[in-house]
Amino acid sequence: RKKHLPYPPGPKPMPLIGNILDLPTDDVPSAYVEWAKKYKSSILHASALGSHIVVLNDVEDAIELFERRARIYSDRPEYPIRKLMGWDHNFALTRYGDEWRYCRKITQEHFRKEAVKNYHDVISQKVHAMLDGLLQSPNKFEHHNKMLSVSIPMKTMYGYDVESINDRCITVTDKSLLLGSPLFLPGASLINIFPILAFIPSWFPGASSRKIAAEVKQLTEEVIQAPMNWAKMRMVEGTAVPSLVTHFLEKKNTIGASAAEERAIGDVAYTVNGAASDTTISATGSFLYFMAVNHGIQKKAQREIDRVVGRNRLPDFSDRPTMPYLEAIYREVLRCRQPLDMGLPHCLTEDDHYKGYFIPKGTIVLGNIWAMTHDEKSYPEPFAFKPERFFDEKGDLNDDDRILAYGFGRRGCVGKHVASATLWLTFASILATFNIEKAKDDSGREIPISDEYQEFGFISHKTPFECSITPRSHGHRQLIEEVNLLNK
Ligand code: HEM
Repeated sequence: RKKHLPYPPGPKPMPLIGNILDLPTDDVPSAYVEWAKKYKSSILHASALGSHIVVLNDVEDAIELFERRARIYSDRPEYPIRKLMGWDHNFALTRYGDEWRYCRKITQEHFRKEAVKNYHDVISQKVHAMLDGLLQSPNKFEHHNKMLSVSIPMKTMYGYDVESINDRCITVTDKSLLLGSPLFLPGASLINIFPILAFIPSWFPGASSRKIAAEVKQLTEEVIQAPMNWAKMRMVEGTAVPSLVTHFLEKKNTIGASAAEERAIGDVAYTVNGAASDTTISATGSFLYFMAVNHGIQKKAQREIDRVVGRNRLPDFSDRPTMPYLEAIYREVLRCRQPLDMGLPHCLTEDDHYKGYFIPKGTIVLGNIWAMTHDEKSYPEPFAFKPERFFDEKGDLNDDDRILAYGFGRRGCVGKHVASATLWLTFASILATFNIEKAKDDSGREIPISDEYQEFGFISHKTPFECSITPRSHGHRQLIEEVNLLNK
């Protein structure tokens, strides 16, 4: 009789089209917070054309459903366009099953907390190269941010050093995303929620979209295959450096591996590349923005770094436990602005009931991470950037160390320890060596920075802004130059 329970509250569906016209397409997370107020419920429901969506605005509900009931809440929705574009190779979007399990297991082994230490050298090298970039051309900070975020996965997955922002591995990926994202995400969210819309002719005009999808597929094949082939060549030449792919190829050469296993490794490397870069770009962009507009916080962090690290070396991973304020900045950046503010959609594989509501099999369940991290009860003054909120009365870092930005349960971010290490060292190294301020116009007046963000695909980015990034002293400049000479 559970089926007779009501769906969770939400707008009344219209005949046939259901709630299609009600669904927000702009500033989606805060629109669902408004729904929560209107329908007096943190769990919300909408439906159309036989599909259901449930939005969870409260962290307790997300933990109960995505984690305690992970067995049935760990699928992803089926997007008809995914295969046409070759994006079925991205295991972050793969249905919950053996194929996903195999890829997840490989990444989990490589990216578990202890194993991430193996990546510390590569991360440090690339962060130091970013500092050099900021020294040479500070106004191109977005380029340096992108180089950093792409070059770490390219090195750790294939052993490949990205030389410039115009490297073909970047331009081809960018082109496939630019062409593919609008097909995948019309109106930013509708197709995520109701995949069936992909078959509605007015939205999916057929020939031209299919033509674009075919082009995206070709580009995607190149994004997957070109670096794999490059790594194979280096193996043949005997010049390969350790990476996920070369490790696999060595195993293949010694004990053998099937074509399916090789394809899976290619898919894993491709997925990690995609999953690691834009998210890290978004978080580092937010960090630079928050530092530019919060002078006092920046100075406080620099005082901590000077006290712990001194001015004669750059920060390294061993400093992390001794710099609580920097840790709080890391937490606060990801609390204020999650790269994926609605996470990635989960999908329910069996009928369920929760808190007196019925949630049917096949429902797409979205965790509104932004709503959870802007809940006034847990985070007073939620819109203020305040690292101090992560300290207790005694002045110690509190135990609120679960970063909700990494999502939930079995589909939660498998790269969160790499992401954490990369972001922490980036924030520490930039603050140790540079001052970040608002840019000034010709008459010396500060140029204001808007607080706007824009969505690209699933990911939310700070809108472009100007800021001034200058070395803190001649000594800091020298530190950057010396470390990069050593890295060469
Ligand atoms: C600031 C950086 C990052 C953020 C905020 C982030 C966030 C997320 C989120 C929200 C999800 C979906 C979770 C869910 O469905 O509940 C996810 C999935 C994933 N992330 Fe990350 N991520 C980041 C960096 C990375 C990095 C560096 C890697 C790889 C080294 C990575 C690899 C993945 C993969 C493979 C998945 C798919 C997991 C699956 O479906 O089983 N991410 N991430």
